[in-house]
Amino acid sequence: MEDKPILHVSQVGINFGGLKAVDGFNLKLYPGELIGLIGPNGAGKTTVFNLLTGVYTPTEGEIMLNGERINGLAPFKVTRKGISRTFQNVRLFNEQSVLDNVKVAYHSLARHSIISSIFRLRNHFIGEQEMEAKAIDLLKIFQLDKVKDEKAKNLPYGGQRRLEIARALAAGPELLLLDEPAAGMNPQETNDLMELISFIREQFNLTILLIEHDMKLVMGICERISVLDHGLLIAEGTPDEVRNHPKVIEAYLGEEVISNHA
Ligand SMILES: Nc1ncnc2c1ncn2[C@@H]1O[C@H](COP(=O)(O)OP(=O)(O)OP(=O)(O)O)[C@@H](O)[C@H]1O
Repeated sequence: MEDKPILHVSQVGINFGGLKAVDGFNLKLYPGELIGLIGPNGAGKTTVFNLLTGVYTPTEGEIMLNGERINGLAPFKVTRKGISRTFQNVRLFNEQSVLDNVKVAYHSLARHSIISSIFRLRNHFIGEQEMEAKAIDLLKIFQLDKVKDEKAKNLPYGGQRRLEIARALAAGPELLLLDEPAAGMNPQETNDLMELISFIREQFNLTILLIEHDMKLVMGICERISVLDHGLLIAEGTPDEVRNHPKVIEAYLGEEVISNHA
């Protein structure tokens, strides 16, 4: 593990009216790590993703990406800085083809790149043909190249979830945030997804933060896990440490028992 974290979140919080949805949240992610973020419903997990990606601005604390403060940057700027995400409920352009769903991610980068190049920033314009070739290469990895001309809405659910990850990768992230990628998948699809996540981590040199309710998936592939409950970080550690943590057991009481799944 390298010494410098790619992401360093310190004491981050946000209020919605009277509700502290996230309070004093801390997280360090090191390059190449695959870390899980778990917690009961309403614990604040998606809110953390929204804070990290500029959807919400923290009311307190600091989010540092590669040593640079990114609190409250517009979401497209956060993407350009190297953070991509998927959503809890799949968000695709349903009427567009599978291929266009990925190409649109390259297009949005390219549009910013033109502006960037005028101001001599680092992004470069990617030509249309190059974009298409890159998109098809990505679709191959996700076994979606054969259905590239299908409308996204016609893909089976597992395919739509994979397409969302492919689109997130098109933005060329260093850090990928996956919000319940296995939601609604059957056990076979979930297993395939676990392998796919491990594969893309290696292939694309990614650091991955994963929200997931499927404990088998989380415990099976994550090196470390952070646990939120009512907006507070109640535990962090290896899957074994977290599974046996009294506060975690208490938080999950009445839900599925974590230890049964691992
Ligand atoms: N924009 C918002 N305005 C008001 N309250 C919000 C907003 N976004 C989230 N919340 C509240 O913040 C709390 C945390 O929600 P969040 O969606 O982050 O939980 P979660 O851990 O992702 O839950 P789940 O596992 O059910 O997806 C909830 O009480 C939710 O109602």
